[in-house]
Amino acid sequence: MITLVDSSLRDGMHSVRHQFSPEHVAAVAAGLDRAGVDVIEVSHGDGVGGSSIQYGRAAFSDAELIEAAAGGVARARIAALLLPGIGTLRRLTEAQRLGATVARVATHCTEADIAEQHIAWAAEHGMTAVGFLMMSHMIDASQLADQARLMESYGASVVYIVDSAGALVPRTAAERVAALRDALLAETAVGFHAHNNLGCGVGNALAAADAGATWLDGSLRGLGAGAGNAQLEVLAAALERSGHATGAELFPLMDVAEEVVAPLMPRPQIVDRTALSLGYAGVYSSFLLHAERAAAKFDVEPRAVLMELGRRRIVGGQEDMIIDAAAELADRTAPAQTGSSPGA
Ligand SMILES: CC[C@H](O)CC(=O)C(=O)O
Ligand SMILES: [Mn+2]
Repeated sequence: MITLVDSSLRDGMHSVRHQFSPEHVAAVAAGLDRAGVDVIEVSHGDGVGGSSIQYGRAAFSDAELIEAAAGGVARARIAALLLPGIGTLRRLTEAQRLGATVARVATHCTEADIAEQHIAWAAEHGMTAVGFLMMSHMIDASQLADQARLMESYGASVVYIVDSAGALVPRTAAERVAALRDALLAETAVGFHAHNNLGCGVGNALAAADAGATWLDGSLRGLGAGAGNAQLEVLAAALERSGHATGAELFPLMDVAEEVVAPLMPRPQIVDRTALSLGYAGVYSSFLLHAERAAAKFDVEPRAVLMELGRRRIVGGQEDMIIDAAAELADRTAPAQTGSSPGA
């Protein structure tokens, strides 16, 4: 049985510049709950405590949003994402008090060790502790399995492969899931979080399920960073057709996607050339809007900025380097100043 996790109200926050209101959250959460989705993730796009100049200011606090989601559901569990260093235990305590029962603790894929305190706290305080290994395309399957084992040793009962850049394809996604499945205890679940930058979001999630992942993320209408996540209603239908049961009911899921989420979207989640460049270059999906802004400011191509970020292997938390890369590209492409006038 697959545990379906909706990220529209967290990853989707990147796409709406963290502007969802408690009313939006309550309406989406209620629709997901009616459709039988197991877990609903809510917070700033960069997790609790993410609202800042660096990551983007949210219109409402995480507390207001989590409370609204918890008030809108009868059976779904509410999840809060936390990145150690951005979110703190105080934020996690608050999220739990307001109704979150699942803690998703996210680190860069090579830095599981910074999650120990938060995963252990969540597990000890009765939350479902989930480890979230971001930018998982950057290391190979066996290195990823080592990092996953660390998270498990801290108390995580689920460990995720997070394809933050949407850079994996079905084969590389499945290899990573299989490695974690082999390395972890039978009672530890493996999760997969897809981005659709290479057009493989749903396909990767299906491949992950075939390889043994039982927690799968998606977003209604794909609402999420970059080209978006695996489109949840499509994923639910495709999982059912490929023989993986979910507790979700397809038509109510389609309805909340179409009637509640679609009208809230500033633009459709398509694989345009900028989003495709994220996947191709292996760049964090949430860098999309930052890179577009920096490119406009320095009059360079967003694609060129993203390719440069990929070359520099920039990771989450280094958003300031996006401006740096755009400025440097502008310098490189500016006509050389010779000091002499043409024809002199
Ligand atoms: C910074 C949080 C990030 O958006 C988490 C996530 O969804 C991902 O890495 O894909
Ligand atoms: Mn994501």
